[in-house]
Amino acid sequence: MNSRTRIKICGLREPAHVEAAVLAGADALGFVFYAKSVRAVTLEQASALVELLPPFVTPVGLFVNADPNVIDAALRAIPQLLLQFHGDEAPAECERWGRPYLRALAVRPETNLLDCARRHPHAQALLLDAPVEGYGGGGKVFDWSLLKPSANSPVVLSGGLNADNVADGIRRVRPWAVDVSSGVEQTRGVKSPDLIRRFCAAVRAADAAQTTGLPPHENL
Ligand SMILES: O=C(O)c1ccccc1N[C@@H]1O[C@H](COP(=O)(O)O)[C@@H](O)[C@H]1O
Repeated sequence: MNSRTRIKICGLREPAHVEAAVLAGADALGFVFYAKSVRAVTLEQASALVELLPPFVTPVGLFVNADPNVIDAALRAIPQLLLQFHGDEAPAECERWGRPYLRALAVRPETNLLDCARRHPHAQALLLDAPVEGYGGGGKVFDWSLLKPSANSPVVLSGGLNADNVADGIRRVRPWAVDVSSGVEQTRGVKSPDLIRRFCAAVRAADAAQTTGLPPHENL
């Protein structure tokens, strides 16, 4: 059993929101290096935000079919960056950095997770998202029943999560971590400290419920 589901909050752009996520107990914070996203940050912005992180909080750089020079520059500026590939990158493009990475994939009925895991032997985890236009960040939930629950599988559950549905996702999928962007925003692209706190509290309550055997809502 996974006693503590790790939390990644993605798409941060403001120091106040970084602070709120850290105080709420986030394990990883995502910075979007994808110019077409409403959550995009420059390398300078991301570097300044990463400087606010305390030890043991991991900065994650999200890339979508990025030019290798962009990734190279990000790694030079923020060497501790965990890479997240959220586009059509082939396994070799993910592996070439010799760095830990998350491989995002859109879950469809025909998706074969074992096959994806085999093609990404060095991925720290597969990050499971909903099929959406624009690669991700669409706030859409995919059909969780397509997955088999497994306490040991290092998957990151993502796609349309929020404080109201994350406990159900944890109970049904048993992911290593959960990842949220739209679900902790007051308006598209603008994070809400209150929603960040509520999301993290809901994850902790779901974990407690799994430990005690009580349904998640009993612990809220
Ligand atoms: O956040 C974005 O704008 C984004 C753009 C392109 C690819 C991925 C993106 N975000 C990631 O998408 C998933 C799901 O997000 P949501 O919670 O459904 O909004 C998550 O990993 C984001 O980091």
